[in-house]
Amino acid sequence: MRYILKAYEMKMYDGDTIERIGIPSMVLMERAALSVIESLSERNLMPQKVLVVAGMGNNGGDGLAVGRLLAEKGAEVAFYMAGNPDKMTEETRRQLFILKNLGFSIQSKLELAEYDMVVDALFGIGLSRNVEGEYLTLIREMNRLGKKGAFLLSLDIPSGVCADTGRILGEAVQANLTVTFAYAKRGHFLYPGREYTGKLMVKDIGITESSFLKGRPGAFCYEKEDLHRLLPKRKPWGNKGTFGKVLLVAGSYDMCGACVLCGKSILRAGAGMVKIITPSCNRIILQETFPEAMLYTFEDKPHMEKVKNSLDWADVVVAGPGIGMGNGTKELMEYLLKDKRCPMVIDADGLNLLAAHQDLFELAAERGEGKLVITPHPGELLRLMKMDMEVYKEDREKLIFTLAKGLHCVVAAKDAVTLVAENGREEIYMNTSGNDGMATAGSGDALAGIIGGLLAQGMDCFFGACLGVYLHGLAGEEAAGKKGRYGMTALDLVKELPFVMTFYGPN
Ligand SMILES: NC(=O)C1=CN([C@@H]2O[C@H](COP(=O)(O)OP(=O)(O)OC[C@H]3O[C@@H](n4cnc5c(N)ncnc54)[C@H](O)[C@@H]3O)[C@@H](O)[C@H]2O)[C@@H](O)CC1
Ligand SMILES: [K+]
Repeated sequence: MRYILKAYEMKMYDGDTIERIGIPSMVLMERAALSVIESLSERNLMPQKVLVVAGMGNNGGDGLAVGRLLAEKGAEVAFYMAGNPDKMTEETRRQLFILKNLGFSIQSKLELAEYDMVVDALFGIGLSRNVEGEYLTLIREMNRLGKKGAFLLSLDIPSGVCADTGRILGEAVQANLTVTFAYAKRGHFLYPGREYTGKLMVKDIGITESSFLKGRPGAFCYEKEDLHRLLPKRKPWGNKGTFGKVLLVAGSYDMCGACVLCGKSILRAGAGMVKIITPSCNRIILQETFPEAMLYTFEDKPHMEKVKNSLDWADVVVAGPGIGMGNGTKELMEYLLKDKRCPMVIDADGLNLLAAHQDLFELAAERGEGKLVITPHPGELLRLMKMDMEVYKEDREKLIFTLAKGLHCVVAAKDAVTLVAENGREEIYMNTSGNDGMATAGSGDALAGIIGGLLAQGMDCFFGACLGVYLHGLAGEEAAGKKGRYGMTALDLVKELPFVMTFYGPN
């Protein structure tokens, strides 16, 4: 698990390390610069001819120190500084003083020579508004040098990327490598900033969790090493009931695939049994393609007595994929929601029904804490919130927390970076696994199934949803590795899930 910080959090922990713990800021800066040299040597990157473009803030100070250390290693280093020297920070002024004492000079005009590396130290996490004027020209110039073959190394964050949102404030450096200090920042992972970050390396510089006294970071992500401890432990003595029984309400007359993809994901995530409630037209195909599943199929509308029996049997309910909006689905959802005994995952048309019927929305909200996970994509999220895309773009996170509060639930909000929030919990999970190959039909059905399968094995709603999202992304990465991002399908992803869980997991 690692934290993903906003700029103010990083500044708070930075400040605490300097003021309360007592590590001087120049020590942190030197460690930051040394960590950059270490990162370069880890990647066998030792440039000969380097240009450092530094701003007046501490990011610029980092850049001057990195340039000095590269020169120590034999590189020919040119320095250029932009901005008003009156605004130079104390640490950067000190770095400049050191450089001058060592006989380096700062170019008064940017020399357009050939460089094999450009160190982007114009702005770090202190960028607070759109870049204009000379800054804009410099960012363009760095990108031009990059296109001509120079390696673009950004310190902390590519200049122009907003550290909190990943937005591009005017224009940004298109880095090959970003070395960031202490903790990753949100802008490294959120699009479009993620595309500008290139390869990300996070380096320790002496700022630790002991500086979290005034508040913990608001976001975290998982890493592969975490899977050992995160995956539900298998019980050697267990039987199929031990690993959980999932009732899947999915599919309709024109939609059978949702039953297959979601149902298979439930079992591949480790649940013991799955039973599917679906119209009888899906019966034969399910028996042929998914013999592991038990079925309750109905002709016109389901008999609630049969639904009740299935509900009594289940440990978890997954409802919604491909059910459509008509033909008794509202009554079915109402019946399922009223039975508050076990946790429920609602996806797809299940969410559209909640959005279309206020009474269903209220019933869902009445289930109470720890009893509901919803997995909306942006369209479903906005329908549930009765908002438009502009609001989503403006503050997606706020929207997700508002929805989690309104439904007293866990929201796994799907997008290129899926976020998971829970009512009453301040921190948000920010997913870092996956790729654009997963933007394919049925991928969402697979996610709902994976989460359902994890809940069936006893995981709690929030952590089950976070883990499900992470595993779904990892399985997507494996599928893309084998089939490529163009042609991989949701079923390819589902097939990779057991490998991901076994390879990185505890067994
Ligand atoms: N001791 C420390 O405080 C450490 C800081 N570190 C570095 O310090 C950086 C943060 O330093 P700062 O807070 O000085 O911030 P930056 O170095 O990111 O620069 C911010 C400066 O740019 C100005 N500015 C913001 N947006 C602008 C715009 N669009 N156009 C023109 N000027 C603009 C601000 O007013 C401020 O003067 C980190 O990213 C990291 O690289 C590291 O050295 C680690 C230790
Ligand atoms: K930078």
